[in-house]
Amino acid sequence: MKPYVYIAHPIPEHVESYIAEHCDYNIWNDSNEKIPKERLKEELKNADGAMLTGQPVDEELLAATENLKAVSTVSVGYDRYDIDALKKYNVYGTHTPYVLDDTVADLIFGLILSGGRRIAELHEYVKAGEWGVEPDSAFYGYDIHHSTLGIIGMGRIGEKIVQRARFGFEMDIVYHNRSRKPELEETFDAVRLELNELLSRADFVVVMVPLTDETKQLIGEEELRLMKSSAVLINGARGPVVDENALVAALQEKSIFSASLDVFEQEPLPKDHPLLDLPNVTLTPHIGSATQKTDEEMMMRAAVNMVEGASGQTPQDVIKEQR
Ligand SMILES: NC(=O)C1=CN([C@@H]2O[C@H](COP(=O)(O)OP(=O)(O)OC[C@H]3O[C@@H](n4cnc5c(N)ncnc54)[C@H](OP(=O)(O)O)[C@@H]3O)[C@@H](O)[C@H]2O)C=CC1
Ligand SMILES: O=CC(=O)O
Repeated sequence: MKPYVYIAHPIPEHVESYIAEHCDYNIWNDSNEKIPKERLKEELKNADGAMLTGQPVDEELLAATENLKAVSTVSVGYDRYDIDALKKYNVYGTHTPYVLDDTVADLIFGLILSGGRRIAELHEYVKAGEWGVEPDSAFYGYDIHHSTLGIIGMGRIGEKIVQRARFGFEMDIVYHNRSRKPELEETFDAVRLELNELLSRADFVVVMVPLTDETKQLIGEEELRLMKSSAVLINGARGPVVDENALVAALQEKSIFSASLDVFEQEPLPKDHPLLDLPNVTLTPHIGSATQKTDEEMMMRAAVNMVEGASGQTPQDVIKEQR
C-alpha cells in the first residue's frame, strides 16, 4: 500500500506527478486562502507525510495526527516548526537548504545596491515626473564598491552574498556568527566581530540569521544607534529579527541612511504601515528565493523530503536539530 500524504498548498504539475507515483494524496488547491487550522487537523489525521509551508507546526497540530512521520516546508527557514513538539511526536521536520542560496544572494545584492544608490527612491522620483533641474548632488548615494559589508549570519546564503561582495565589488567583509568560520575568513579575508563592533564598522549591514528565540529583535533601538549615519540595513532573514518600530524611528530621524527589506513583522505588510511613507526604503514582498527555476527546485526537493519521510526513510533534508 502507498503512504498517504497531504499537501496544504498548490504545487506544480511535475511535482504532483512525482508524488502520485509514490503516494496517495490530497491537495489544498486554493492559492488565495490558507487552509484553516481545523480543516488541516482533519486532513492530517491519517496522513503519513505533509507539505506545509508558512503554517505553524505545533503541539496542537501534531497531537491531532495518528501516523505522521514527516512534515516538509518549501523554504530553508523553519521558524514555524515547534521543534520540541516534532521531537515529542517523532515527526521529522524537513526544509530546503542549498538550492536557493544563489537566488537569495542575488536579491540581497539588489537590495544592497538599491539601498546605497537609492535606486527605488529615484525610480519613484523619475516616474512621478519630478526630474527637474536639480544639481546631481540631490541624487547622491553611497558607493558599494570598496566599502565594508557586515553579515550577521554568515551561513549558506551569507557565504554567497559575501562571494559577490568580495570578488565582484571588492568590499571588505566583517561578519558575526556564534562560531568562527576560519575557511571563509581565509577565502574572503573576512573578520569575525562581536555584533556591536560590526554594527559600528559596516557600511552595509545584512541580516541573514534564522529567526529563533535568540535572534528575535536582535536589531533594536540600541543596535540601530550604533550604526553609521551613512549605513544601510538590509533584512533578508525574517521580520521579527529587527524591531520594526525602532527601525522606522531611525529612518525618520535619518540616524541611518536607508533600509532595504524583503521581510516584515507582518506579511503582507499592512496598507497603513509607516514604512510605506518613507522615501529611504526599498521594500520587496518576501521574494528572496522566488524565481521560477528556484521555486520549482525547492518544491521538488520538499516533495522528495515528504515522500521519503512518509515511506519510513530518513529524509535527506531533516532539520539539524533532529539529525
Ligand atoms: N527573504 C527570503 O526569501 C529568504 C530568507 N531566508 C532566511 O535566511 C535564513 C538563513 O538561511 P541559511 O543561510 O540557509 O541558514 P544557515 O543556517 O546556513 O545560516 C545561518 C547563520 O546564522 C548564524 N546564526 C544562527 N543563530 C545566530 C545567533 N543567535 N547569532 C549570530 N549568528 C547566528 C549561524 O551561525 P552560528 O550557528 O555559528 O551562529 C549560521 O551560520 C533562513 O533561516 C531564513 O529565515 C532564507 C531564504 C530566503
Ligand atoms: O523565506 C524563505 C525561506 O526559504 O526561508
